[in-house]
Amino acid sequence: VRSWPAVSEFRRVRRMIAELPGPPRLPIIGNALEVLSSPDEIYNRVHTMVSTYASYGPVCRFTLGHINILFVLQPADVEAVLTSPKALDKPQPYRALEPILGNGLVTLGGKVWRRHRKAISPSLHLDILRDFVPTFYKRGVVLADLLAGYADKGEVLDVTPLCGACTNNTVCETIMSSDLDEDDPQKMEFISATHKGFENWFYRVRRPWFLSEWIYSLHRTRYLEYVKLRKIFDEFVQKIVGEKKKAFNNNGNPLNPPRKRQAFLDHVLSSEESAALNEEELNDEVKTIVYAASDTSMQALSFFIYTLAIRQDIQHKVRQEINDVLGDDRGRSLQHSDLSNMQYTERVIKEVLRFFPSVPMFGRHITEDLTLPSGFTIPRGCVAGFWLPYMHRDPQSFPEPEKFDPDRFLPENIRGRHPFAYLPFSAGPRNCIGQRYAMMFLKTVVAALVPRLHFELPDDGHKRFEDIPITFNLTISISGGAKIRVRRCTTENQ
Ligand code: HEM
Repeated sequence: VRSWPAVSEFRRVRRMIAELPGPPRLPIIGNALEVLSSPDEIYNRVHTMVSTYASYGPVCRFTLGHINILFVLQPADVEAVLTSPKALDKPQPYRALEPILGNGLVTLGGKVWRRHRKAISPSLHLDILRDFVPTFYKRGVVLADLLAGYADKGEVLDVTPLCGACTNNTVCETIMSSDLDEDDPQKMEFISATHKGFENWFYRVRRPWFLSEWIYSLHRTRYLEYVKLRKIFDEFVQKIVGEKKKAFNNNGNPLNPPRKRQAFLDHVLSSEESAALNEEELNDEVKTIVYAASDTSMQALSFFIYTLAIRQDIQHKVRQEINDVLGDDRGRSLQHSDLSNMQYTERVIKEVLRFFPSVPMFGRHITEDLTLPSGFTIPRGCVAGFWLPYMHRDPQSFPEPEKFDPDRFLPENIRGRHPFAYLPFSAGPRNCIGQRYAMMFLKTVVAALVPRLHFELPDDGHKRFEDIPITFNLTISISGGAKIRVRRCTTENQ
């Protein structure tokens, strides 16, 4: 008798979504077999599926076990979902991230999410971020020096791990203000754990039966890796936050001796808003921010560099703009005020994120029936899904979508485009809280790299964007690595 409401709810949803286009589903597992393939194949599979069924209507269905994911494809519908109070929560698969990330902004819902967001937002304010620019630039120069070493050897290299070291070290410094040595073993272990954490989670999501902790614990290798990653994260973050808190309590100041520049964590500890978070919540937020910032920015940076290697004309224009910004003193550090003069570079970053959004898919749990402008009602209990590679190639919003054209983001070309057609950082109240951080980081690191180095494709590189094979593990990367050649810039070859 007790299961009756669940059965009737199940039938109700079934009825409401019966007419939606989508792949035929099997009993119990639904369409799980479609995504059981390797991460190298999933991106294309999901993209082909969404593109195929999108031609039948504005919403299409995909069923993962008992979870109905309804892909919302039209910008007006997307806006209706992402701005609705009925769609503020995250769907069940996100919960499998909690043991690693803790209960932070990415996974929380309802009132607790709102309280956390209010407590954290001021510490990523522009006034704080501005102070990060010298660190971004310093880290960009370290990356440029490392790449110059490859230029001297004339070797082909996969630029992604080096971008990863750059972003992770930057995040440790600006978010946690960790003063640990570059080669501190615990820090190195922590840094390498971020990407593995996403991989491990995505493996579970594609096999919905592993979303149960108990069933997952039966998978010896994956579960042991998961337990290990969890431990690495917990211990490292507890150590850093604990030390900071101790110093803060001893001095009434997060740092001893006080330093001019504050990291995110210093600011959180000294802000009034953060009193709303207890110690565990604060640890969880630090883990979440570090996680959310690292892999996403690393992939964006490596796709950007790969793009420049494909498009020498664009690389030349970016270099020209940065050299103009730096003026005669090419050796000087970039200032925050320089960033507003890097408009072309910013447009190139935006176009890279249109083609290669670091997080191509995300979702919302729908808590009440939600009627979309197109007329369809998403039943409560379903997941509204967003697949950016489809939306970002919709010719209605982006004419000639396969053409790489940074000028799509000129103000006169943005006018008239629906504001929810382009969503690399999502939108609405649960948008990416680090969007400004990410854009400032990318622009600054690019400004350190491009005047010093030339990027080229190796002979067997992917010369067309549509030929780049994508691996999808929550974030996307180039399958087989972002392989490029590097040359030092000289006055002759500028
Ligand atoms: C190129 C870099 C980045 C991209 C493409 C990106 C993209 C996204 C996207 C699409 C979401 C929405 C996910 C969802 O709804 O499930 C998101 C959320 C989030 N991002 Fe980012 N992100 C980037 C960098 C960052 C950085 C640098 C930080 C922190 C400094 C950050 C922190 C977060 C957090 C905390 C959330 C959850 C916000 C909430 O739900 O309240 N991200 N990001």
